[in-house]
Amino acid sequence: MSHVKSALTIAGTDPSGGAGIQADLKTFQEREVYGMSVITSVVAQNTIGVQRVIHLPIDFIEEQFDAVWNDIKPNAIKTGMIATNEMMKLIAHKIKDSQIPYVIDPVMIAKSGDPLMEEASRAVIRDTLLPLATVVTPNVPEAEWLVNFSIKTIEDQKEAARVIVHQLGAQSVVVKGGHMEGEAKDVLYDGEAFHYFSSERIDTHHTHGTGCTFSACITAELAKGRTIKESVELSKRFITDAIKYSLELGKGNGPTNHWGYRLQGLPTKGVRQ
Ligand SMILES: Nc1ncnc2c1ncn2[C@@H]1O[C@H](COP(=O)(O)OP(=O)(O)O)[C@@H](O)[C@H]1O
Ligand SMILES: Cc1ncc(COP(=O)(O)O)c(N)n1
Repeated sequence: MSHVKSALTIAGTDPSGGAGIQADLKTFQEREVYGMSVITSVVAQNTIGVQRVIHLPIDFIEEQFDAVWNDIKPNAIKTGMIATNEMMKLIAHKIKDSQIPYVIDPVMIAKSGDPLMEEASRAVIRDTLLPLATVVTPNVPEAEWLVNFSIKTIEDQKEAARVIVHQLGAQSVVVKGGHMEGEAKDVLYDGEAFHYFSSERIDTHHTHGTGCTFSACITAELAKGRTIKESVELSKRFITDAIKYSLELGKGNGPTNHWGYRLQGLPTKGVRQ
């Protein structure tokens, strides 16, 4: 048995490198987990917005999945952008008996406002994939859609978390606080207890791919055998440093810095050359 831990991301691409598959693989690498990927959609996008999306044929998504699965079985899986019903149903079918941790980042709309999932597919992700999730990581707009009420306070984040676990069937959920006001407070609920992970709100527009990076980090830590709580705690630190030391690149919502946590303690100036 190999001691090397591996993780698989099933998602769309970001050729500008900050979100999607590219962000996931960079994060896996930083967390010393062997990264693998199955591409669902090829996206022409950058820090400014999404220019065009091409969905790969469903049988080819399946072939990519089988190529990985029949050779290197991952220790954990995550899904990001899954745009269509067909893709969701395929993935549900492929992973339902896998017995490994599964993290869902229910990507619906990019930071730029461009849709990354067909609106009609939202019910399908809720009904077919969520019940399989070890952890699901909605941002506030995604959580609002899943639970069908608006989220304005920490109590609302908690109520949404309860609904997502007890009514929608996820094992645990992190209702992220990036879209709230004030501190960035994420709420983890595992069906028994609430845990809160907070950071100061960093005043920056460099938030392209934060959700992808955060959920990829959780996946990597679960692959290494950490508990859900440990994985989320560590990932919150990872994403905070990635945002804090974000890179001076791009003309829009710039990328975060996947090696930011290594710079902890260094002055920010040192990385802004
Ligand atoms: N400005 C910010 N300052 C500090 N942390 C942030 C900020 N924006 C987002 N985060 C954190 O980044 C992660 C992703 O958050 P969020 O923006 O809610 O998700 P998404 O990228 O899916 O929209 C969460 O851990 C959140 O708390
Ligand atoms: C392929 C892909 N997946 C996910 C996101 C969301 O990232 P964000 O909302 O942080 O821009 C994205 N822009 N592209």
